Amino acid sequence: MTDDKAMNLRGVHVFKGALDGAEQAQLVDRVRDIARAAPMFHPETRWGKRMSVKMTSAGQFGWVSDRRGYRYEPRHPSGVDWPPIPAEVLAIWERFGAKGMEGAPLRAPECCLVNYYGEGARMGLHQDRDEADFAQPVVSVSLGDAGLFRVGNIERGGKTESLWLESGDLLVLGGAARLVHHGVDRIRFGSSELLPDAGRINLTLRVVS
Ligand SMILES: O=C(O)CCC(=O)C(=O)O
Ligand SMILES: [Fe+2]
Repeated sequence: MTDDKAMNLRGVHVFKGALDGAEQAQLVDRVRDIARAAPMFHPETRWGKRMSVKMTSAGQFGWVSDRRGYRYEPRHPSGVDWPPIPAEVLAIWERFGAKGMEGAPLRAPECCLVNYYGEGARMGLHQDRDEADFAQPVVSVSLGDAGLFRVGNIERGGKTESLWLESGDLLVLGGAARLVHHGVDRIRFGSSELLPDAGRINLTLRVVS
């Protein structure tokens, strides 16, 4: 892990190439372990529309969405516990989480949300605001195909800026940028050879309670 290439996009800390190929491959194995214990699913929105991204989680809480709306839940929709957050993922939090803190001590992450973007999947502009403690950062890991990440403002609307996130890039939403709007417009399907069936995996680590 390296923070050699630190950049800042509207307060969002971006670490290009933070994970080398071996670290990325190891994380993909850990994601497979998570998906074996807690299978990926296409969440539905409150309005009955299926999200294009597939998801699962590790940790004490997982993020779910269905007709009742979106929220953190202590169990997978099937009723099984979410598997623990892998040690390799916790190490990333320990190393990079503090970059998004302004003084307060870094707590342990309680959720590792796993998003899988297949061909054509995207994620609309949103804020990560279902967590109780906004002093704690969100740390995001990109694996596989490149994704066009858009960053807006704390308030809705206004100008945005975009950046291609590639496999091994890390991002920290913290401090003044913790509640910035962000989303993924599209992925360059097949641009990476990390995943045998292509697509993009994104991990986000969050303190929930
Ligand atoms: O896939 C990404 O890079 C961002 C994911 C995201 O914003 C989220 O899961 O809340
Ligand atoms: Fe988000």
